[in-house]
Amino acid sequence: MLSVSDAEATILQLVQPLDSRRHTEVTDLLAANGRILASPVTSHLDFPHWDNSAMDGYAVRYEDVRDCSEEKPVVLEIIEEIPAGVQPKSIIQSGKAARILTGAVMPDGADTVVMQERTRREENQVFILTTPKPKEFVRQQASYYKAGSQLLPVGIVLNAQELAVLAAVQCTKLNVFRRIRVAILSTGDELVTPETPLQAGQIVDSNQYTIAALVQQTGAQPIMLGIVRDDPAALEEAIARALTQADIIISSGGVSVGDHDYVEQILESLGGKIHVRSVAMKPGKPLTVATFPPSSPLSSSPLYFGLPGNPAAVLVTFWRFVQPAIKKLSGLAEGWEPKFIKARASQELRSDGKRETYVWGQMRLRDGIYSFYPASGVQNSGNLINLAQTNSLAVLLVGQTLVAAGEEIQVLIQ
Ligand SMILES: Nc1nc2c(c(=O)[nH]1)N[C@H]1C(S)=C(S)[C@@H](COP(=O)(O)OP(=O)(O)OC[C@H]3O[C@@H](n4cnc5c(N)ncnc54)[C@H](O)[C@@H]3O)O[C@H]1N2
Ligand code: MOO
Ligand SMILES: [Mg+2]
Repeated sequence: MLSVSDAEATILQLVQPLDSRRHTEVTDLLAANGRILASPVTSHLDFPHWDNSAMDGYAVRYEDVRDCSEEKPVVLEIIEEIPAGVQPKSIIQSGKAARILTGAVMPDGADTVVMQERTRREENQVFILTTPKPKEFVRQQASYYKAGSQLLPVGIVLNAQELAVLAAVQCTKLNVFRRIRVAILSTGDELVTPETPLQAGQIVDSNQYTIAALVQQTGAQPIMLGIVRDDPAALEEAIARALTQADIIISSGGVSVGDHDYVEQILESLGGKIHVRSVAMKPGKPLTVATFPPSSPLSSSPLYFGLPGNPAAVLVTFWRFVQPAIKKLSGLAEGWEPKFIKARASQELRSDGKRETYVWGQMRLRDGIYSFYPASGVQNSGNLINLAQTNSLAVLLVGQTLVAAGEEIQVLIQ
């Protein structure tokens, strides 16, 4: 039985990120939202493109207005009005000024903007009432970004902030990593689909939906293969097919020690190499992880996660191991590791201390302090009811049997 940290290290070492030269596709700007950039972006544009005014006021020569006040205003002749979007026509000589609006291009000869609240206008004259700072309220060309330097690196997620930059530099076609394909299958004779009336002894295959949603939330593409009976031949056929159509295959159920737990033996009969057979964690102990030789020279070798059937075990093992693996595989340059933050236990937490124990519940922020509230009801890995509205997992380490209320704990967040 591997420790959680050894299992995590083993799994993440198995993951080879997508190749930014081969596994990419081109998308439009908005379609790129949430995708991972596969080529670095630079621009031939300076930002700002030219010196422009940060205020509604007057463009002047600093030399003219370096010593003025309400009592001793400097009077300048207004020779041009420059709204935003217009190319200035005049050159500001000494004793002259231009009326300028926010965002408008600075006229040649001017180097400073006096905001209008610090002036008085009389027809075509402007009275400057306070001495400005040199170059005040001028947004200098290239002061934000110099044309040709790197703008966005490979391996970042493109969110609204990045799309703003990409739109501004007129980068309308983006090279992004293709989405990871994740095949999902559930094993068990007791399983039926949500639409099927339940007979005695049957339950709904809820894991299929949990995993598909988690895969989508992780930015990958779920391929839902449905339910496979507890029949070795059927399972072998389903897994063999899944191996040819996905980067990652996730099954749930059939990985423990029961008479109908066939997953492990089938993975081996299909040429899989088992790297993880069980982990000293609760829930999630029978987690099974295997790799397979590439199904063709072009495809990378698929990674197989055999999650335990218990619904809470599915959530915990996905959050703890599968999500970081998908993120690393997807081309993210960094930030694919699981995120733990310190929090206070809102009430006491207990464990038998034998396995690293994950308590599901809610992380809440109160007065700047994170507190963890365990889900009410039974913390049994077969209980999916109280998984609803959870957003985090508190961790009790091996040997840690009690966490007192108020004590600091590590909490895994999404
Ligand atoms: N004698 C022992 N029994 C068990 C052990 C053990 O070490 N010794 N391990 C226990 C632990 S820990 C876990 S976790 C479970 C996991 O076993 P499996 O991966 O083989 O899961 P199944 O037996 O197929 O199902 C377990 C449980 O979950 C329900 N299930 C299965 N698939 C789904 C699904 N798609 N959606 C919803 N619920 C599902 C299934 O009905 C069972 O109730 O083994 C323990 N046993
Ligand atoms: O590993 Mo399990 O503790 O029942 O999910
Ligand atoms: Mg079983």
